[in-house]
Amino acid sequence: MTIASTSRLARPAPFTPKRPLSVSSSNDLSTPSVLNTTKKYKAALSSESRLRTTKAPVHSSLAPVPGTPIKSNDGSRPKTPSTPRGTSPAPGFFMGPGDMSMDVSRVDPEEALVDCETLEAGDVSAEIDEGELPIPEYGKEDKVLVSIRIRPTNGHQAWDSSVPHTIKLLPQHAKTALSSAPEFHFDEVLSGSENKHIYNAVARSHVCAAMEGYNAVIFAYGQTASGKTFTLSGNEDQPGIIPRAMKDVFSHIRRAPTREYLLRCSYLEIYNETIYDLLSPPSVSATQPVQIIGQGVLAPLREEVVTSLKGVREVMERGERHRRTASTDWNERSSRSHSVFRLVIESRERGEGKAEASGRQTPGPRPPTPGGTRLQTIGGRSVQMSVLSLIDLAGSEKATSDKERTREGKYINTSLLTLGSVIGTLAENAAKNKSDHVPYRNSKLTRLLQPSLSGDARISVVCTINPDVNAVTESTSTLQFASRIKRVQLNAKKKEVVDTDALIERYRKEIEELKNKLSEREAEAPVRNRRLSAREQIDESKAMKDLNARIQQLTKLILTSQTVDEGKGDDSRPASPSKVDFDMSPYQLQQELLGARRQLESQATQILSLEAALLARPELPPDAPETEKDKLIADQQKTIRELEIVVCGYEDNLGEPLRQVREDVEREWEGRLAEEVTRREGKEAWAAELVKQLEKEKKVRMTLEDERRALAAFVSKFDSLGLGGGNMLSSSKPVPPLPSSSMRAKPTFGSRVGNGGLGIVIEETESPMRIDLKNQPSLLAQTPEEEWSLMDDVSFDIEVGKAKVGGVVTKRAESPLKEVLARKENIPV
Ligand SMILES: Nc1ncnc2c1ncn2[C@@H]1O[C@H](COP(=O)(O)OP(=O)(O)OP(=O)(O)O)[C@@H](O)[C@H]1O
Repeated sequence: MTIASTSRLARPAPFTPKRPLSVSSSNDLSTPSVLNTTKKYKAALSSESRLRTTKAPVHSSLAPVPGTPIKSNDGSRPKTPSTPRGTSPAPGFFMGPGDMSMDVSRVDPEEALVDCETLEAGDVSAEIDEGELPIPEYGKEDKVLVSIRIRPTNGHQAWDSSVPHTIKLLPQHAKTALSSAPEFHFDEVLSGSENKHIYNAVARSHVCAAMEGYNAVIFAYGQTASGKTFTLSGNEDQPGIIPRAMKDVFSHIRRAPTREYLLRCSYLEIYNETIYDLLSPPSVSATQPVQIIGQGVLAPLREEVVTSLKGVREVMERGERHRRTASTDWNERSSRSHSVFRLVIESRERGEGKAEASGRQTPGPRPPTPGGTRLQTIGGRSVQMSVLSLIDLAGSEKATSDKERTREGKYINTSLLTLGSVIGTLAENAAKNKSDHVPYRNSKLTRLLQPSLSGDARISVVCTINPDVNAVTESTSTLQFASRIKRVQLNAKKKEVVDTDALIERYRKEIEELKNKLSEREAEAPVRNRRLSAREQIDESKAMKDLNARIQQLTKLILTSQTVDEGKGDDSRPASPSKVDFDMSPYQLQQELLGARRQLESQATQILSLEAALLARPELPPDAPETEKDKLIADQQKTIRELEIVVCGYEDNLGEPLRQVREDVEREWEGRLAEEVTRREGKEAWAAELVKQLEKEKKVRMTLEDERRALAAFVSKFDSLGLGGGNMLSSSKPVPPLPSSSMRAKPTFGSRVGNGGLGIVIEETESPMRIDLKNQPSLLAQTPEEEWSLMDDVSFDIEVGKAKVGGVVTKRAESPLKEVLARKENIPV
């Protein structure tokens, strides 16, 4: 189907099919909306909490301070109506086959466009339109906008926020009387229960930035029950940032009569380190968790096209029903997961049915292309694309009395800690101009936020704190996180997809004109040259050369643009390596790296050519008419814009992914190297220990050898004195084996032989002393070298001090054997 005329009068025609398509479009504001039927944008309330929210006014429904769990009256903890994913979906909960048309993969984006004429009155924020509030400038800085929201408390306040932009701990609550009470400064320090001024102060500038083509992220951080969900989602009386932002989106569309928009939503949660799609049926999302397959690219993720505020609400309501909340010791409806609501905004200038003129056909429904644009660039109209992410983080918390909640709490705390360390590293890098490795990959939350935290988005953080005295530690930690994130450097750029067809057409035209000029000049050259001086002739030939160079440059540019165009596939943007799967093998990663480098070179050439083209632009004489000057300025601005887009594309598509690939390869090899070093060190230590043991063994054996000789001498002397029996001298008994490792476990003789002992006992009848010791081989020679290694320790048992000789007990206190062995066994001589 082709796009019909988009002129104002004929406008309704192309978009008439849109309303019936929309599951959400309605003029009927009296229809109870999601906001009208539930207090919060969370899962359906349990009966107890519904009772509580309807009876209690907003101010009195404050949750108790974490750290001081207030149990219910009967002493038991509050009931835990945990909300597992959509076990009993409400009627109409899933889209029927007819409604499925709003799933982005089944919708022709060109038919679901929204613009100022198709908006309904109820879609637009009356507050903003009537009030004409100025948009704060915060979002335009390259810093994170950090605000603190202090929730009301029924207890004693520990913080003073009377000075604007400042929050200070009251001195009496400082850790010690000596330490000074901490004081923090932020962009905003807000309090109270009104959500309107919170939205205007912390979110509005970022929503506007998203509508202008910048990625924007708004998230709430803080301890459990400090008011994150209240700030983001709010309730019926006080709609929070998300509903107000959605209204603002439609207000913005109404204020931009020259543009048309395609809006698509997705909603996901990170629960226990798994990402679930809150918009797909629970059975599907449970079995197919969402994967992060590249720089912020998520799949499978259901995206739904929305054309009205009611549509957005319905999508959110459906997602909220799937979200996991449960009652904890501190919050009756605590978020057990981090939730991310994403609105992808695509827009382009409204045109007058140029689709046919450019030869492009509206392609009809296309397969989902995660991360890519769905609008077509038509007839010179480039497509601007941005993502607005609204994130409600789960709150940090202490262990609770419930096992399941504690397990969830561990995951929550770990991912928040990782977020803290990522922010810490980014802040350090920014402060010290370093590029230390940022541990994005340590949690799903930080991986998801990676593109934004690396500077690709404008970020606003609302840190919620409970000012109660019992929550001072948690609040201080939140404020420290807020201070760190304030130092993170951002560098968000507009995302625009150039209509390469139009660009090429422009280049072709210019080439034609230049060629005509060149041939005219060449034809006139013979006549003209006769009139010109030598110097003028040189100038003339230089001008002709320049013309030629410009033609060549443009020809090259056409080629480059076409190459980029061919590689772009369905995404209508330069083929980008941003869909690199970083879990690939090092070889595959290297291949990716190579491919990316090639593309980098091609884009670098394109940049050079554009720069050269910019420089080669003819200068206008000072007296040229204003209209010509304006035309030249407009032309140059267009070229500058194109140049910026190419540079942007180069940075976005290649800079970061390239760095990522290199980092991943390096990290993998560094890991392997470290493992190898550790293994080697272990082996070296083992070898050193072995050598030490061997030395020890050697020493013991040498001592024993000395001892054996002394003993032999002693026995012969003993015998020569005629104290031993003659028959004993020439004992024909088999020579008992000398101690060796194998003998240690095998007793040989004598009552004291045992347990690996030497077993030397001088007995009248069977004493081994009677053997011919002189002829015994050396102990050192007896044990082969390799056996030493088997002797982990030499432990000899010996009966020293007494020797029974012919029934007479002889004292042998001065025996060197005793001395040596006593030393070995560490017993006093
Ligand atoms: N500024 C505020 N004004 C009035 N009520 C508030 C405010 N902030 C929080 N509350 C109330 O306090 C309770 C807890 O708030 P909320 O659920 O928003 O906390 P949370 O930080 O999202 O907690 P968790 O991390 O456990 O999900 C709710 O009943 C909420 O209405």
